Amino acid sequence: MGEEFFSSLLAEQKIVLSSTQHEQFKRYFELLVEWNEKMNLTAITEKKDVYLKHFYDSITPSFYYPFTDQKIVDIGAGAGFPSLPLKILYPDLQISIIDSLNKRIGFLTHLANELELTGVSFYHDRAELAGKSKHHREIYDVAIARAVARMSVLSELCLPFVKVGGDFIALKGAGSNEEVAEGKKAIAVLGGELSASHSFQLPIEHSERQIVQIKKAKATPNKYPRKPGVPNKQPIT
Ligand SMILES: C[S@@+](CC[C@H](N)C(=O)[O-])C[C@H]1O[C@@H](n2cnc3c(N)ncnc32)[C@H](O)[C@@H]1O
Repeated sequence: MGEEFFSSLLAEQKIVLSSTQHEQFKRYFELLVEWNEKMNLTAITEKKDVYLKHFYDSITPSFYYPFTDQKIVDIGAGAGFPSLPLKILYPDLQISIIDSLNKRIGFLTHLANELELTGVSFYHDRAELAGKSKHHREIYDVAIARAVARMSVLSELCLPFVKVGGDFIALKGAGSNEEVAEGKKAIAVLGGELSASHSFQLPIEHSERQIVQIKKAKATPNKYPRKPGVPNKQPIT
C-alpha cells in the first residue's frame, strides 16, 4: 500500500524512482520498524504513515530547492529525517548527520551499510559543540533540520555550520510564521536572512507544512553557538 501510493505522490512532482531507490525505501522501512522494537526511533510505524509522514515529508524541500551534489549537514536527524530520504532521491549529495543520541547513530550506521549509501557520515555530538569545531564550522552548503527546536533556537544550532552564501532549511509545521517572527533577531545575529517560505499541506491528512529557507549572508560571530543547553534556555530574542 505505502509504496504505490508514495510513487503516485512522487509522480505528481515528476519524480520517478528507480528500482534501486524503491528497494532502498522498502529496506529503510523494514529496518526502522525492526530496530524500533529495540529502541525508541519513531512513534510512526504503519507502512503508509512511514511513507507519507517520514519519507514523503522529508523530501518536500526538494520541491522548492534544487538538491544536486551539495554538502549537507542534518542537525538532530534522529532516525535519518529528513536527510536520508533526500540522499536516496539525490545520490550525489554528501550528508553529515549530527545527533546527540548515540543509539540512533548506531541505527543510522547499520542502515547506511544495508542501503549501501556512500558519502554519508554520522557524528555523535551536540550541535552546540560540533558547530564550534573546525571540522564542521561554516563548511556546509546546506544545514537542514526537522522537529528539533523552534526557529530562534534552531538557528543557533544550524547557522554556524553553513558557509557564507549557503542555506539553512527548516521543515516546520503549523504556527511557523510566529516562530519565524520570534526568531527574526536570532537569524540576523547569527548571519542569516530569510530568503523564502513555502506553505503547503501534506497530502491525505492535510496537515500544515512550511519549508523555511534562510540564506547565510555573513559569518556567524565566534561566540555562537553558546554552551550546550544555553540556546534552548536563553534563546536570542
Ligand atoms: C524529535 S527528534 C527529530 C528527529 C528527526 N529530525 C525527525 O524529524 O524525525 C529530535 C532529534 O534531535 C536530537 N537533538 C536534539 N537536540 C540536539 C542538539 N543540541 N544537538 C544534536 N542533536 C540534538 C535528538 O537526539 C533527536 O534525535
